[in-house]
Amino acid sequence: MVDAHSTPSKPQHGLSLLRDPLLNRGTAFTEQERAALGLRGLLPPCVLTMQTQADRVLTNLRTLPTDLEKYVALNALHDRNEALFFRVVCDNIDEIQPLIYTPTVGLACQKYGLIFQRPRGMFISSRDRGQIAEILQNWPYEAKLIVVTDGERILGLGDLGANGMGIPVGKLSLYSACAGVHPELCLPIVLDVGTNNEELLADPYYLGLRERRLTGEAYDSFVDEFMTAARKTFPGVLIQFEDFANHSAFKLLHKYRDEACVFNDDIQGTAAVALAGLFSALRVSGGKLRDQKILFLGAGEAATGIADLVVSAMMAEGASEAEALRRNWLVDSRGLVVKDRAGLSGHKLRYAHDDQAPVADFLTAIKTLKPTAIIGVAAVGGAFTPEVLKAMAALNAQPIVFALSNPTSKAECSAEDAYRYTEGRALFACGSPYDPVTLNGKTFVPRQGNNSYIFPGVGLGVIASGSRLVTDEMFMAAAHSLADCVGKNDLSQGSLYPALPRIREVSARIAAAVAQVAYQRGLAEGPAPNDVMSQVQSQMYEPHY
Ligand SMILES: NC(=O)c1ccc[n+]([C@@H]2O[C@H](COP(=O)([O-])OP(=O)(O)OC[C@H]3O[C@@H](n4cnc5c(N)ncnc54)[C@H](O)[C@@H]3O)[C@@H](O)[C@H]2O)c1
Repeated sequence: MVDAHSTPSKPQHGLSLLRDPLLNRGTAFTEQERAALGLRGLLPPCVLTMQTQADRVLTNLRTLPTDLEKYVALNALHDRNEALFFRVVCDNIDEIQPLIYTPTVGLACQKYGLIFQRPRGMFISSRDRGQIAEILQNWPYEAKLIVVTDGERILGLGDLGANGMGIPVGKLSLYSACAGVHPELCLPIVLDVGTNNEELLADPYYLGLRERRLTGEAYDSFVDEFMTAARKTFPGVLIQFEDFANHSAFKLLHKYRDEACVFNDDIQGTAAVALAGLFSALRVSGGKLRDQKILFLGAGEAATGIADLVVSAMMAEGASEAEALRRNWLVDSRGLVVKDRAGLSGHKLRYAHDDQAPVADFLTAIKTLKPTAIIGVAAVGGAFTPEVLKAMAALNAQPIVFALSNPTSKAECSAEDAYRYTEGRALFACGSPYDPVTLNGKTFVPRQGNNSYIFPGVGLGVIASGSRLVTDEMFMAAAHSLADCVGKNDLSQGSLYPALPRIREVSARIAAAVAQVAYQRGLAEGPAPNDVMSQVQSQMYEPHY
Protein backbone atom coordinates (compact mmCIF):
# COMPACT_ATOMS: atom_id res chain seq x y z
CA MET A 1 0.00 0.00 0.00
CA VAL A 2 1.17 3.50 -0.75
CA ASP A 3 1.34 5.92 2.16
CA ALA A 4 0.87 9.64 1.93
CA HIS A 5 4.28 10.53 0.55
CA SER A 6 6.15 13.72 1.06
CA THR A 7 7.66 15.88 -1.67
CA PRO A 8 11.23 16.95 -0.97
CA SER A 9 10.57 20.57 -1.87
CA LYS A 10 7.85 20.83 0.77
CA PRO A 11 8.53 22.48 4.13
CA GLN A 12 9.12 19.74 6.68
CA HIS A 13 9.36 21.66 9.93
CA GLY A 14 7.44 23.66 12.49
CA LEU A 15 4.37 25.71 11.81
CA SER A 16 4.60 25.33 8.05
CA LEU A 17 4.46 21.54 8.52
CA LEU A 18 1.28 21.90 10.57
CA ARG A 19 -0.15 24.03 7.78
CA ASP A 20 0.60 21.56 5.01
CA PRO A 21 -2.51 19.38 4.68
CA LEU A 22 -0.58 16.58 2.98
CA LEU A 23 1.85 16.25 5.89
CA ASN A 24 -0.04 17.53 8.89
CA ARG A 25 -1.05 15.04 11.57
CA GLY A 26 -2.10 17.65 14.14
CA THR A 27 -2.35 16.32 17.66
CA ALA A 28 -1.29 12.85 16.45
CA PHE A 29 2.37 13.83 16.04
CA THR A 30 4.27 11.71 18.55
CA GLU A 31 6.66 13.11 21.18
CA GLN A 32 9.61 11.98 19.08
CA GLU A 33 8.21 13.56 15.91
CA ARG A 34 7.46 16.78 17.76
CA ALA A 35 11.06 16.94 18.95
CA ALA A 36 12.54 16.06 15.54
CA LEU A 37 10.28 18.32 13.48
CA GLY A 38 10.41 21.52 15.52
CA LEU A 39 6.85 21.10 16.77
CA ARG A 40 7.41 21.25 20.54
CA GLY A 41 5.27 23.98 22.03
CA LEU A 42 3.27 24.36 18.84
CA LEU A 43 0.76 21.66 19.82
CA PRO A 44 -1.15 20.94 23.05
CA PRO A 45 0.74 18.32 25.06
CA CYS A 46 -1.72 15.47 24.65
CA VAL A 47 -0.92 13.01 21.84
CA LEU A 48 -4.05 11.56 20.25
CA THR A 49 -4.39 8.54 18.01
CA MET A 50 -5.75 8.93 14.51
CA GLN A 51 -8.82 6.98 15.63
CA THR A 52 -9.52 9.45 18.44
CA GLN A 53 -9.07 12.33 16.02
CA ALA A 54 -11.51 10.68 13.61
CA ASP A 55 -14.04 10.11 16.41
CA ARG A 56 -13.74 13.75 17.40
CA VAL A 57 -14.38 14.86 13.82
CA LEU A 58 -17.52 12.72 13.66
CA THR A 59 -18.77 13.90 17.05
CA ASN A 60 -18.42 17.51 15.93
CA LEU A 61 -19.93 16.82 12.55
CA ARG A 62 -23.03 15.21 13.99
CA THR A 63 -23.79 18.27 16.11
CA LEU A 64 -24.01 20.48 13.02
CA PRO A 65 -27.60 21.23 12.05
CA THR A 66 -27.41 21.25 8.24
CA ASP A 67 -25.72 19.21 5.55
CA LEU A 68 -24.20 22.37 4.09
CA GLU A 69 -22.48 23.13 7.39
CA LYS A 70 -21.20 19.56 7.46
CA TYR A 71 -19.89 20.01 3.91
CA VAL A 72 -18.03 23.16 4.98
CA ALA A 73 -16.61 21.44 8.07
CA LEU A 74 -15.40 18.48 6.03
CA ASN A 75 -13.80 20.76 3.47
CA ALA A 76 -12.01 22.60 6.24
CA LEU A 77 -10.69 19.27 7.51
CA HIS A 78 -9.61 18.36 3.97
CA ASP A 79 -7.65 21.63 3.86
CA ARG A 80 -6.07 20.96 7.26
CA ASN A 81 -5.26 17.28 7.36
CA GLU A 82 -5.77 15.25 4.21
CA ALA A 83 -5.05 11.83 5.69
CA LEU A 84 -7.53 12.36 8.53
CA PHE A 85 -10.15 13.63 6.09
CA PHE A 86 -9.81 10.48 3.97
CA ARG A 87 -9.74 8.23 7.06
CA VAL A 88 -13.07 9.72 8.15
CA VAL A 89 -14.55 9.42 4.64
CA CYS A 90 -13.35 5.85 4.08
CA ASP A 91 -14.50 4.56 7.46
CA ASN A 92 -17.92 6.23 7.23
CA ILE A 93 -18.59 6.26 3.51
CA ASP A 94 -22.36 5.75 3.86
CA GLU A 95 -22.67 8.79 6.08
CA ILE A 96 -20.05 11.03 4.47
CA GLN A 97 -20.40 10.45 0.72
CA PRO A 98 -23.77 12.27 0.53
CA LEU A 99 -22.12 15.18 2.36
CA ILE A 100 -19.05 15.58 0.15
CA TYR A 101 -20.77 14.59 -3.08
CA THR A 102 -24.37 14.32 -4.25
CA PRO A 103 -26.78 15.51 -3.07
CA THR A 104 -25.08 18.10 -0.77
CA VAL A 105 -22.49 19.16 -3.33
CA GLY A 106 -25.31 20.56 -5.48
CA LEU A 107 -26.27 23.04 -2.79
CA ALA A 108 -22.59 23.71 -2.07
CA CYS A 109 -22.07 24.70 -5.72
CA GLN A 110 -25.09 26.99 -5.61
CA LYS A 111 -23.65 28.68 -2.51
CA TYR A 112 -20.00 28.33 -3.54
CA GLY A 113 -19.26 32.06 -3.48
CA LEU A 114 -20.65 32.35 0.03
CA ILE A 115 -18.99 29.32 1.60
CA PHE A 116 -15.63 29.69 -0.19
CA GLN A 117 -12.70 29.52 2.23
CA ARG A 118 -9.62 28.23 0.47
CA PRO A 119 -9.08 27.53 -3.21
CA ARG A 120 -8.66 23.89 -4.19
CA GLY A 121 -7.61 22.80 -7.67
CA MET A 122 -7.05 25.17 -10.58
CA PHE A 123 -9.22 27.89 -12.07
CA ILE A 124 -8.43 28.53 -15.73
CA SER A 125 -10.42 31.30 -17.32
CA SER A 126 -10.92 32.41 -20.86
CA ARG A 127 -8.69 35.39 -20.03
CA ASP A 128 -5.84 32.90 -19.73
CA ARG A 129 -5.95 32.04 -23.43
CA GLY A 130 -2.48 31.60 -24.84
CA GLN A 131 -0.99 30.99 -21.38
CA ILE A 132 -2.68 27.83 -20.17
CA ALA A 133 0.47 25.68 -20.35
CA GLU A 134 2.34 28.26 -18.29
CA ILE A 135 -0.45 28.40 -15.71
CA LEU A 136 -0.61 24.62 -15.35
CA GLN A 137 3.08 24.72 -14.38
CA ASN A 138 1.93 26.39 -11.13
CA TRP A 139 0.46 23.08 -9.98
CA PRO A 140 3.07 21.71 -7.58
CA TYR A 141 2.35 18.00 -8.07
CA GLU A 142 2.50 15.49 -10.89
CA ALA A 143 -1.14 15.10 -11.87
CA LYS A 144 -2.23 11.72 -13.20
CA LEU A 145 -5.95 12.39 -13.02
CA ILE A 146 -7.76 15.60 -13.91
CA VAL A 147 -11.48 16.11 -13.47
CA VAL A 148 -12.51 19.15 -15.48
CA THR A 149 -15.81 20.99 -15.87
CA ASP A 150 -16.92 24.20 -17.53
CA GLY A 151 -19.80 24.41 -15.06
CA GLU A 152 -22.50 24.65 -17.71
CA ARG A 153 -24.66 21.73 -16.50
CA ILE A 154 -23.99 21.03 -12.85
CA LEU A 155 -25.97 17.94 -11.80
CA GLY A 156 -29.57 18.76 -12.69
CA LEU A 157 -29.07 22.39 -11.60
CA GLY A 158 -28.01 24.02 -14.84
CA ASP A 159 -25.32 26.64 -15.47
CA LEU A 160 -23.41 27.41 -12.27
CA GLY A 161 -20.30 28.80 -13.99
CA ALA A 162 -17.14 28.72 -11.88
CA ASN A 163 -19.21 27.59 -8.88
CA GLY A 164 -19.19 24.20 -10.54
CA MET A 165 -15.70 23.68 -9.05
CA GLY A 166 -17.38 21.82 -6.18
CA ILE A 167 -18.03 18.92 -8.55
CA PRO A 168 -14.44 18.11 -9.65
CA VAL A 169 -13.31 18.59 -6.04
CA GLY A 170 -15.99 16.22 -4.71
CA LYS A 171 -15.45 13.72 -7.46
CA LEU A 172 -11.70 13.54 -6.90
CA SER A 173 -12.27 13.05 -3.17
CA LEU A 174 -14.29 9.99 -4.12
CA TYR A 175 -11.51 8.73 -6.40
CA SER A 176 -9.20 8.74 -3.39
CA ALA A 177 -11.70 7.49 -0.83
CA CYS A 178 -13.44 4.84 -2.94
CA ALA A 179 -10.54 3.55 -5.05
CA GLY A 180 -7.41 4.80 -3.32
CA VAL A 181 -6.16 7.02 -6.15
CA HIS A 182 -3.51 9.03 -4.31
CA PRO A 183 -4.84 12.56 -3.54
CA GLU A 184 -1.57 14.06 -4.70
CA LEU A 185 -2.17 12.67 -8.20
CA CYS A 186 -5.58 14.35 -8.46
CA LEU A 187 -6.18 17.76 -9.98
CA PRO A 188 -9.63 19.40 -10.07
CA ILE A 189 -10.01 22.06 -12.76
CA VAL A 190 -12.74 24.49 -13.69
CA LEU A 191 -12.60 26.05 -17.14
CA ASP A 192 -14.24 29.40 -16.45
CA VAL A 193 -15.69 30.49 -19.77
CA GLY A 194 -18.25 32.80 -18.14
CA THR A 195 -21.85 32.03 -17.26
CA ASN A 196 -25.27 32.77 -18.67
CA ASN A 197 -26.83 32.44 -15.22
CA GLU A 198 -28.32 35.89 -14.52
CA GLU A 199 -28.53 35.29 -10.78
CA LEU A 200 -24.82 34.54 -10.60
CA LEU A 201 -23.90 37.46 -12.80
CA ALA A 202 -25.73 39.69 -10.32
CA ASP A 203 -24.46 37.89 -7.20
CA PRO A 204 -21.90 40.03 -5.30
CA TYR A 205 -20.20 36.87 -3.99
CA TYR A 206 -19.87 35.10 -7.35
CA LEU A 207 -16.19 34.24 -7.86
CA GLY A 208 -16.11 33.53 -11.58
CA LEU A 209 -15.79 35.75 -14.62
CA ARG A 210 -18.70 38.16 -14.81
CA GLU A 211 -19.33 37.72 -18.46
CA ARG A 212 -21.46 35.59 -20.75
CA ARG A 213 -20.24 32.22 -21.87
CA LEU A 214 -17.68 31.85 -24.57
CA THR A 215 -19.22 29.99 -27.52
CA GLY A 216 -18.42 28.63 -30.95
CA GLU A 217 -14.89 28.65 -32.30
CA ALA A 218 -13.56 30.69 -29.36
CA TYR A 219 -14.82 28.05 -26.92
CA ASP A 220 -13.52 25.14 -29.00
CA SER A 221 -10.05 26.60 -29.35
CA PHE A 222 -9.91 27.45 -25.64
CA VAL A 223 -10.74 23.87 -24.67
CA ASP A 224 -8.32 22.60 -27.28
CA GLU A 225 -5.54 24.74 -25.84
CA PHE A 226 -6.35 23.34 -22.42
CA MET A 227 -6.28 19.74 -23.66
CA THR A 228 -2.94 20.20 -25.40
CA ALA A 229 -1.42 22.01 -22.43
CA ALA A 230 -2.69 19.49 -19.87
CA ARG A 231 -1.34 16.51 -21.82
CA LYS A 232 1.99 18.22 -22.35
CA THR A 233 2.37 19.31 -18.72
CA PHE A 234 1.23 15.97 -17.30
CA PRO A 235 2.12 13.29 -19.88
CA GLY A 236 -0.29 10.36 -19.90
CA VAL A 237 -2.76 12.14 -17.62
CA LEU A 238 -6.32 10.77 -17.51
CA ILE A 239 -8.78 13.60 -18.12
CA GLN A 240 -12.36 13.13 -17.02
CA PHE A 241 -14.92 15.52 -18.51
CA GLU A 242 -17.58 16.39 -15.98
CA ASP A 243 -20.89 18.25 -16.10
CA PHE A 244 -20.48 19.85 -19.49
CA ALA A 245 -23.77 20.70 -21.21
CA ASN A 246 -25.01 18.34 -23.92
CA HIS A 247 -23.75 20.34 -26.86
CA SER A 248 -20.18 20.36 -25.53
CA ALA A 249 -20.12 16.96 -23.80
CA PHE A 250 -20.76 14.77 -26.83
CA LYS A 251 -18.57 16.92 -29.06
CA LEU A 252 -15.58 16.85 -26.69
CA LEU A 253 -15.86 13.14 -26.03
CA HIS A 254 -15.96 12.31 -29.72
CA LYS A 255 -13.20 14.73 -30.54
CA TYR A 256 -10.69 13.39 -28.03
CA ARG A 257 -11.64 9.82 -27.12
CA ASP A 258 -9.55 8.15 -29.85
CA GLU A 259 -6.46 10.26 -29.35
CA ALA A 260 -6.30 11.05 -25.62
CA CYS A 261 -6.88 9.30 -22.33
CA VAL A 262 -10.32 10.80 -21.64
CA PHE A 263 -13.82 9.83 -20.68
CA ASN A 264 -17.06 11.54 -19.77
CA ASP A 265 -18.50 10.20 -16.56
CA ASP A 266 -21.96 11.66 -17.13
CA ILE A 267 -22.21 9.64 -20.32
CA GLN A 268 -20.02 6.56 -19.83
CA GLY A 269 -19.83 6.17 -16.04
CA THR A 270 -23.59 6.58 -15.71
CA ALA A 271 -24.05 4.02 -18.44
CA ALA A 272 -21.98 1.41 -16.62
CA VAL A 273 -23.66 1.93 -13.26
CA ALA A 274 -27.13 1.72 -14.80
CA LEU A 275 -26.23 -1.38 -16.80
CA ALA A 276 -24.93 -3.05 -13.65
CA GLY A 277 -28.26 -2.21 -11.95
CA LEU A 278 -30.15 -3.79 -14.84
CA PHE A 279 -28.03 -6.95 -14.59
CA SER A 280 -28.87 -7.13 -10.87
CA ALA A 281 -32.58 -6.50 -11.46
CA LEU A 282 -32.67 -9.30 -14.01
CA ARG A 283 -31.12 -11.70 -11.52
CA VAL A 284 -34.24 -11.10 -9.40
CA SER A 285 -36.90 -11.12 -12.11
CA GLY A 286 -35.25 -13.63 -14.43
CA GLY A 287 -35.06 -12.95 -18.14
CA LYS A 288 -32.39 -11.64 -20.40
CA LEU A 289 -31.33 -8.10 -21.05
CA ARG A 290 -31.89 -8.55 -24.78
CA ASP A 291 -35.60 -9.18 -24.12
CA GLN A 292 -36.18 -6.00 -22.09
CA LYS A 293 -37.82 -2.87 -23.41
CA ILE A 294 -36.41 0.23 -21.79
CA LEU A 295 -38.04 3.65 -21.78
CA PHE A 296 -35.90 6.57 -20.71
CA LEU A 297 -37.27 9.82 -19.35
CA GLY A 298 -34.59 12.16 -20.67
CA ALA A 299 -32.58 12.03 -23.86
CA GLY A 300 -29.37 13.69 -22.79
CA GLU A 301 -25.93 12.52 -21.75
CA ALA A 302 -27.09 9.99 -19.18
CA ALA A 303 -29.96 8.57 -21.25
CA THR A 304 -28.08 8.12 -24.52
CA GLY A 305 -24.96 6.97 -22.69
CA ILE A 306 -26.92 4.26 -20.89
CA ALA A 307 -28.86 3.31 -24.02
CA ASP A 308 -25.65 2.96 -26.05
CA LEU A 309 -24.06 0.63 -23.49
CA VAL A 310 -27.31 -1.34 -23.10
CA VAL A 311 -27.41 -1.79 -26.89
CA SER A 312 -23.83 -3.14 -26.82
CA ALA A 313 -24.73 -5.46 -23.94
CA MET A 314 -27.86 -6.70 -25.74
CA MET A 315 -25.72 -7.38 -28.80
CA ALA A 316 -23.27 -9.30 -26.62
CA GLU A 317 -26.27 -11.49 -25.70
CA GLY A 318 -26.89 -12.18 -29.39
CA ALA A 319 -29.32 -9.43 -30.46
CA SER A 320 -28.68 -7.66 -33.74
CA GLU A 321 -27.97 -3.94 -33.52
CA ALA A 322 -31.35 -3.13 -35.08
CA GLU A 323 -33.16 -5.36 -32.57
CA ALA A 324 -31.26 -3.87 -29.65
CA LEU A 325 -31.98 -0.32 -30.75
CA ARG A 326 -35.73 -1.05 -31.03
CA ARG A 327 -35.70 -2.03 -27.38
CA ASN A 328 -34.51 1.38 -26.20
CA TRP A 329 -36.76 4.43 -26.38
CA LEU A 330 -36.25 8.00 -25.24
CA VAL A 331 -38.69 10.67 -24.07
CA ASP A 332 -37.39 14.23 -23.95
CA SER A 333 -39.04 17.53 -23.07
CA ARG A 334 -41.01 17.39 -26.32
CA GLY A 335 -42.24 13.82 -25.99
CA LEU A 336 -41.23 10.48 -27.45
CA VAL A 337 -38.19 10.64 -29.70
CA VAL A 338 -39.38 9.35 -33.09
CA LYS A 339 -38.18 9.77 -36.63
CA ASP A 340 -41.07 12.04 -37.58
CA ARG A 341 -39.91 14.76 -35.21
CA ALA A 342 -38.01 17.57 -36.84
CA GLY A 343 -34.83 19.11 -35.48
CA LEU A 344 -33.62 16.25 -33.24
CA SER A 345 -30.05 16.69 -32.03
CA GLY A 346 -27.42 14.28 -33.26
CA HIS A 347 -27.06 12.17 -30.12
CA LYS A 348 -30.78 11.27 -30.18
CA LEU A 349 -30.94 10.17 -33.81
CA ARG A 350 -29.87 6.60 -33.09
CA TYR A 351 -33.05 6.18 -31.04
CA ALA A 352 -35.42 8.08 -33.34
CA HIS A 353 -37.51 5.08 -34.36
CA ASP A 354 -39.72 5.01 -37.41
CA ASP A 355 -43.25 3.53 -37.65
CA GLN A 356 -44.18 5.07 -34.32
CA ALA A 357 -46.34 8.17 -34.15
CA PRO A 358 -45.23 10.98 -31.85
CA VAL A 359 -46.39 10.65 -28.24
CA ALA A 360 -46.53 13.78 -26.12
CA ASP A 361 -46.26 12.51 -22.56
CA PHE A 362 -44.45 9.85 -20.57
CA LEU A 363 -47.53 8.04 -19.22
CA THR A 364 -48.98 7.61 -22.72
CA ALA A 365 -45.56 6.43 -23.91
CA ILE A 366 -45.61 3.74 -21.21
CA LYS A 367 -49.09 2.61 -22.19
CA THR A 368 -48.11 2.60 -25.87
CA LEU A 369 -44.73 0.88 -25.69
CA LYS A 370 -45.27 -1.34 -22.63
CA PRO A 371 -41.68 -1.14 -21.31
CA THR A 372 -40.27 -3.56 -18.75
CA ALA A 373 -38.01 -0.81 -17.36
CA ILE A 374 -38.19 2.96 -16.96
CA ILE A 375 -35.06 4.98 -16.29
CA GLY A 376 -35.42 8.59 -15.16
CA VAL A 377 -32.53 10.85 -16.15
CA ALA A 378 -34.29 14.09 -17.08
CA ALA A 379 -33.83 16.01 -13.82
CA VAL A 380 -37.59 16.52 -13.61
CA GLY A 381 -38.51 16.04 -9.94
CA GLY A 382 -41.61 13.91 -9.34
CA ALA A 383 -41.98 12.86 -12.99
CA PHE A 384 -42.63 9.24 -11.98
CA THR A 385 -46.09 10.04 -10.68
CA PRO A 386 -48.27 7.49 -8.89
CA GLU A 387 -50.03 6.94 -12.25
CA VAL A 388 -46.71 6.21 -13.98
CA LEU A 389 -45.68 3.74 -11.27
CA LYS A 390 -49.10 2.06 -11.24
CA ALA A 391 -48.98 1.71 -15.03
CA MET A 392 -45.58 -0.02 -14.78
CA ALA A 393 -46.95 -2.31 -12.05
CA ALA A 394 -49.95 -3.19 -14.21
CA LEU A 395 -47.68 -4.13 -17.13
CA ASN A 396 -44.97 -6.06 -15.27
CA ALA A 397 -44.75 -8.55 -12.42
CA GLN A 398 -41.53 -6.85 -11.35
CA PRO A 399 -41.18 -3.48 -13.05
CA ILE A 400 -37.69 -2.02 -13.19
CA VAL A 401 -37.81 1.58 -11.97
CA PHE A 402 -34.62 3.64 -11.83
CA ALA A 403 -35.07 7.24 -10.66
CA LEU A 404 -31.52 8.41 -11.22
CA SER A 405 -31.76 12.21 -11.37
CA ASN A 406 -29.86 14.35 -8.91
CA PRO A 407 -30.01 16.09 -6.51
CA THR A 408 -32.91 14.78 -4.39
CA SER A 409 -35.22 17.63 -5.47
CA LYS A 410 -34.86 16.39 -9.05
CA ALA A 411 -35.49 12.69 -8.31
CA GLU A 412 -38.27 11.25 -10.47
CA CYS A 413 -39.80 9.58 -7.41
CA SER A 414 -38.89 8.68 -3.87
CA ALA A 415 -38.08 5.11 -2.86
CA GLU A 416 -41.22 5.04 -0.77
CA ASP A 417 -43.43 5.98 -3.72
CA ALA A 418 -41.68 3.49 -6.01
CA TYR A 419 -42.48 0.62 -3.64
CA ARG A 420 -45.88 1.88 -2.51
CA TYR A 421 -47.41 2.39 -5.97
CA THR A 422 -46.09 -0.91 -7.31
CA GLU A 423 -47.23 -2.89 -4.24
CA GLY A 424 -43.62 -3.57 -3.33
CA ARG A 425 -42.86 -5.18 -6.70
CA ALA A 426 -40.55 -2.53 -8.16
CA LEU A 427 -36.90 -3.34 -8.72
CA PHE A 428 -35.72 0.10 -7.74
CA ALA A 429 -32.53 2.13 -7.89
CA CYS A 430 -32.18 5.81 -7.12
CA GLY A 431 -29.79 8.65 -7.89
CA SER A 432 -30.13 10.18 -4.44
CA PRO A 433 -29.90 8.45 -1.08
CA TYR A 434 -33.11 7.13 0.48
CA ASP A 435 -33.67 5.42 3.81
CA PRO A 436 -35.00 1.86 3.93
CA VAL A 437 -38.73 1.56 3.33
CA THR A 438 -41.00 -0.86 5.19
CA LEU A 439 -44.14 -1.91 3.35
CA ASN A 440 -46.54 -4.64 4.47
CA GLY A 441 -43.93 -6.00 6.88
CA LYS A 442 -41.09 -6.19 4.33
CA THR A 443 -38.15 -3.82 4.54
CA PHE A 444 -36.56 -2.69 1.27
CA VAL A 445 -33.07 -1.20 1.22
CA PRO A 446 -32.84 0.97 -1.89
CA ARG A 447 -29.32 1.71 -3.05
CA GLN A 448 -28.04 4.52 -5.17
CA GLY A 449 -27.23 3.86 -8.80
CA ASN A 450 -24.45 6.31 -8.24
CA ASN A 451 -21.54 6.72 -10.64
CA SER A 452 -19.29 6.55 -7.61
CA TYR A 453 -19.52 2.77 -7.88
CA ILE A 454 -17.85 2.98 -11.28
CA PHE A 455 -15.58 5.94 -11.99
CA PRO A 456 -13.14 5.47 -9.11
CA GLY A 457 -12.40 1.91 -10.16
CA VAL A 458 -12.19 2.83 -13.84
CA GLY A 459 -9.75 5.65 -13.04
CA LEU A 460 -7.62 3.42 -10.85
CA GLY A 461 -7.51 0.72 -13.52
CA VAL A 462 -6.51 3.19 -16.22
CA ILE A 463 -3.80 4.75 -14.06
CA ALA A 464 -2.48 1.41 -12.80
CA SER A 465 -2.14 0.01 -16.30
CA GLY A 466 -1.01 3.31 -17.84
CA SER A 467 -3.66 2.87 -20.51
CA ARG A 468 -3.44 5.32 -23.42
CA LEU A 469 -7.20 5.39 -23.95
CA VAL A 470 -10.43 4.72 -22.08
CA THR A 471 -12.71 2.47 -24.13
CA ASP A 472 -16.36 1.41 -24.01
CA GLU A 473 -15.16 -2.14 -23.51
CA MET A 474 -13.69 -0.99 -20.20
CA PHE A 475 -17.08 0.38 -19.08
CA MET A 476 -18.74 -2.88 -20.07
CA ALA A 477 -16.15 -4.77 -18.01
CA ALA A 478 -16.75 -2.35 -15.13
CA ALA A 479 -20.52 -2.94 -15.27
CA HIS A 480 -20.05 -6.72 -15.16
CA SER A 481 -17.60 -6.47 -12.26
CA LEU A 482 -19.95 -4.23 -10.28
CA ALA A 483 -22.91 -6.53 -10.88
CA ASP A 484 -20.80 -9.53 -9.83
CA CYS A 485 -20.22 -7.84 -6.47
CA VAL A 486 -23.96 -7.84 -5.64
CA GLY A 487 -24.76 -10.73 -3.30
CA LYS A 488 -27.95 -12.76 -2.80
CA ASN A 489 -28.56 -10.98 0.50
CA ASP A 490 -28.43 -7.64 -1.27
CA LEU A 491 -30.94 -8.78 -3.86
CA SER A 492 -33.33 -10.28 -1.30
CA GLN A 493 -33.73 -6.89 0.36
CA GLY A 494 -34.22 -5.06 -2.93
CA SER A 495 -30.65 -3.71 -3.20
CA LEU A 496 -29.36 -3.73 -6.76
CA TYR A 497 -25.89 -2.55 -5.76
CA PRO A 498 -23.44 -3.73 -3.10
CA ALA A 499 -23.26 -1.94 0.23
CA LEU A 500 -21.19 1.22 -0.05
CA PRO A 501 -18.75 0.26 2.74
CA ARG A 502 -17.47 -2.45 0.34
CA ILE A 503 -16.57 0.20 -2.21
CA ARG A 504 -12.79 -0.19 -2.05
CA GLU A 505 -13.02 -3.92 -2.67
CA VAL A 506 -15.54 -3.25 -5.48
CA SER A 507 -13.31 -0.54 -7.00
CA ALA A 508 -10.28 -2.83 -6.91
CA ARG A 509 -12.23 -5.50 -8.81
CA ILE A 510 -13.41 -2.96 -11.37
CA ALA A 511 -9.89 -1.55 -11.70
CA ALA A 512 -8.44 -5.00 -12.30
CA ALA A 513 -11.06 -5.71 -14.98
CA VAL A 514 -10.38 -2.36 -16.66
CA ALA A 515 -6.61 -2.85 -16.52
CA GLN A 516 -7.07 -6.32 -17.98
CA VAL A 517 -8.83 -4.81 -21.00
CA ALA A 518 -5.96 -2.31 -21.39
CA TYR A 519 -3.41 -5.14 -21.38
CA GLN A 520 -5.45 -7.34 -23.73
CA ARG A 521 -5.96 -4.52 -26.23
CA GLY A 522 -2.36 -3.34 -26.23
CA LEU A 523 -3.27 0.01 -24.67
CA ALA A 524 -1.24 -0.39 -21.47
CA GLU A 525 2.16 1.10 -20.77
CA GLY A 526 4.01 -2.15 -20.27
CA PRO A 527 3.46 -5.91 -20.31
CA ALA A 528 0.69 -7.39 -18.18
CA PRO A 529 1.84 -8.37 -14.70
CA ASN A 530 1.22 -11.94 -13.54
CA ASP A 531 -1.36 -10.73 -11.06
CA VAL A 532 -3.28 -7.65 -12.21
CA MET A 533 -5.30 -7.48 -8.99
CA SER A 534 -2.13 -7.29 -6.88
CA GLN A 535 -0.75 -4.61 -9.17
CA VAL A 536 -3.92 -2.56 -8.71
CA GLN A 537 -4.05 -3.06 -4.96
CA SER A 538 -0.39 -2.08 -4.56
CA GLN A 539 -1.23 1.35 -5.96
CA MET A 540 -4.11 2.09 -3.60
CA TYR A 541 -3.61 4.95 -1.16
CA GLU A 542 -4.37 4.11 2.45
CA PRO A 543 -5.10 7.13 4.60
CA HIS A 544 -3.03 6.60 7.71
CA TYR A 545 -0.07 8.34 9.30
N1 LIG B 1 -27.47 8.67 -10.55
C1 LIG B 1 -26.39 9.03 -11.17
O1 LIG B 1 -25.33 8.58 -10.85
C2 LIG B 1 -26.50 10.01 -12.30
C3 LIG B 1 -25.59 9.98 -13.33
C4 LIG B 1 -25.70 10.89 -14.39
C5 LIG B 1 -26.72 11.81 -14.39
N2 LIG B 1 -27.58 11.82 -13.35
C6 LIG B 1 -28.66 12.81 -13.32
O2 LIG B 1 -29.47 12.66 -14.45
C7 LIG B 1 -30.01 13.91 -14.80
C8 LIG B 1 -29.78 14.18 -16.28
O3 LIG B 1 -28.38 14.22 -16.54
P1 LIG B 1 -27.85 14.37 -18.03
O4 LIG B 1 -26.37 14.42 -17.90
O5 LIG B 1 -28.41 13.36 -18.92
O6 LIG B 1 -28.44 15.81 -18.41
P2 LIG B 1 -28.76 16.36 -19.84
O7 LIG B 1 -28.96 17.81 -19.70
O8 LIG B 1 -27.76 15.85 -20.80
O9 LIG B 1 -30.14 15.68 -20.24
C9 LIG B 1 -31.39 16.00 -19.69
C10 LIG B 1 -32.44 15.48 -20.64
O10 LIG B 1 -33.71 15.61 -20.02
C11 LIG B 1 -34.63 16.07 -21.01
N3 LIG B 1 -35.76 16.73 -20.37
C12 LIG B 1 -35.80 17.95 -19.80
N4 LIG B 1 -37.04 18.22 -19.37
C13 LIG B 1 -37.79 17.14 -19.65
C14 LIG B 1 -39.14 16.81 -19.45
N5 LIG B 1 -39.97 17.65 -18.86
N6 LIG B 1 -39.57 15.60 -19.86
C15 LIG B 1 -38.73 14.74 -20.46
N7 LIG B 1 -37.43 15.00 -20.67
C16 LIG B 1 -36.97 16.19 -20.27
C17 LIG B 1 -33.84 16.97 -21.90
O11 LIG B 1 -34.47 17.09 -23.16
C18 LIG B 1 -32.51 16.24 -21.97
O12 LIG B 1 -32.57 15.32 -23.02
C19 LIG B 1 -29.36 14.92 -13.86
O13 LIG B 1 -30.21 15.15 -12.78
C20 LIG B 1 -28.14 14.22 -13.40
O14 LIG B 1 -27.72 14.66 -12.11
C21 LIG B 1 -27.50 10.95 -12.32
